[in-house]
Amino acid sequence: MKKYDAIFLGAGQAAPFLAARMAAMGAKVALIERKYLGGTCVNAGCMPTKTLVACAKTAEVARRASEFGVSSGINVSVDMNVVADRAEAVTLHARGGLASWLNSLQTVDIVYGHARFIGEKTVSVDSECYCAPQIFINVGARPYIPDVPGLATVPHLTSSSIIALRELPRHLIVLGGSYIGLEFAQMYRRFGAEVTIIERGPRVASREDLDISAAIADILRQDQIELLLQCDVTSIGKLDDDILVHTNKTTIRGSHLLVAVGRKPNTDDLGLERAGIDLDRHGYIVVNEHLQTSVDGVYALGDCNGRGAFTHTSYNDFEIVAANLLDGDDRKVSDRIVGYALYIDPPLGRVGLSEQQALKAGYRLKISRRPMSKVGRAIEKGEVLGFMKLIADAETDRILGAAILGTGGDEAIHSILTAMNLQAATSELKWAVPIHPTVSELVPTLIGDLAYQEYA
Ligand SMILES: Cc1cc2nc3c(=O)[nH]c(=O)nc-3n(C[C@H](O)[C@H](O)[C@H](O)COP(=O)(O)OP(=O)(O)OC[C@H]3O[C@@H](n4cnc5c(N)ncnc54)[C@H](O)[C@@H]3O)c2cc1C
Ligand SMILES: NC(=O)c1ccc[n+]([C@@H]2O[C@H](COP(=O)([O-])OP(=O)(O)OC[C@H]3O[C@@H](n4cnc5c(N)ncnc54)[C@H](O)[C@@H]3O)[C@@H](O)[C@H]2O)c1
Repeated sequence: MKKYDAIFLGAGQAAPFLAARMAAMGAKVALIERKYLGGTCVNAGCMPTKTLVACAKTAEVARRASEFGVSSGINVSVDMNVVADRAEAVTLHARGGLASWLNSLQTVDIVYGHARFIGEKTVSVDSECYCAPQIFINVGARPYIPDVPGLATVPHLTSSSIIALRELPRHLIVLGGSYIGLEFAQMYRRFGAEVTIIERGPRVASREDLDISAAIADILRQDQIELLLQCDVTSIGKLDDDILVHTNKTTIRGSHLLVAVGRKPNTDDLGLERAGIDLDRHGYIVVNEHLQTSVDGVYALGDCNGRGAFTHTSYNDFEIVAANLLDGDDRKVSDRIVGYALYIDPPLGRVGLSEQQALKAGYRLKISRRPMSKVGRAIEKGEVLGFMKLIADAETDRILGAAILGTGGDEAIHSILTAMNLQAATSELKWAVPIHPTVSELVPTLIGDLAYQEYA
């Protein structure tokens, strides 16, 4: 039995940073990782996918070059080997940096292997046992594969395996029209594949407001991506080398299939029952406001606790636990204002409540909208799709949430995110003098345009 002050299960976006903080304070810690340091973000998520999105954007810019008076040759073609190499290089660079930093820390032992609880404060990896008074679970999530008849018998891609694809699909069928499905769908369309999205629900990006979902659908259709909504997959089969997806409406024939219908927490093979750690009905580890599990001294951080599904929420989980355990602070997960981006082009930047969520929470709303076709910067760049939307509490005039679906939306949303964190009143914000020409410069205009929203 190896004894430590703290053990970390999984080296995602929270554990390495907390392990390093504790080690810097003299603690002896074990960081157990079954695959790659850095977890999903570095190896199969944000970093490689945003590298691929950059390749796809470059192809699009090249195709549109003549609109800007630039001649770029005749036909745009994409070398998928170079594309995959780029994504791999970005991942290897980030993983290598993390590995050399962690290896340089004196009291951090990195253990490679699958960890399982064998007792309340004891885990095993292969034949070795490790115990500590404090255990931090940061095991993340993996692609969920639905139980569709025939799916197991055909070759299919997930968000992890598609990153390394070195061929251009003739026709990519994407199952699921949410964050993962939409980013890959547009990217592959721009690489040159024919793309069909099959979504079970009535709209794409269904967590967003109706107007945002509709505008996203328009953007995708503009790229000639076929959207099949309210489409239930009944079975999947093969015809020669092709894949056939049979639905309640039609049958789609494609060369490749990407399954992007959600993610599943990596909690089913952790021996949590042996430690008495509670799970909810979706398999997420139940945590309180301080990210403590049902067992004293055991914490769950990142995607596996169901309180966030982003790299920055996982990292913020580290910040919350570190502040409370090491700095004598009292930080709660419910205090954070969540922002995120959907990296289609143009991107969607989001923060706080959507209109639907704000209404459900009982607020009276003031809303303002502005199409990107009325944003100077967007016009100058020739990227006028999308719109901006601001939602405020009609009683207090404080901002409840915002969406910027448009060029630079992933960056411009931060001015609103910062204002919300400062709890600034809209009356103060409208006096800010923004830089021209930017997308952000329209934020004071949006504030000035806030108007009561009446609902029938
Ligand atoms: C395609 C894709 C694109 C994404 N894009 C974005 C984006 O642009 N922005 C964003 O914010 N988020 C994005 N995300 C989400 C983001 O990647 C995750 O929210 C984030 O990585 C979660 O981090 P985590 O710390 O919870 O766990 P993870 O990063 O998933 O790490 C968990 C680690 O635990 C290890 N592990 C699991 N079980 C065990 C075990 N029993 N023993 C030992 N080790 C174990 C795993 O191997 C893994 O390394 C994307 C996700 C995907 C799939
Ligand atoms: N830009 C980002 O920050 C980013 C990018 C990618 C992923 N992520 C994270 O990854 C998580 C998972 O994303 P996701 O897109 O896989 O899942 P999701 O849970 O957001 O959406 C799954 C979609 O698949 C549909 N669906 C489910 N079963 C289906 C079926 N049988 N046939 C057709 N459609 C079906 C659902 O209706 C839904 O629209 C997100 O919650 C997000 O936090 C973030």
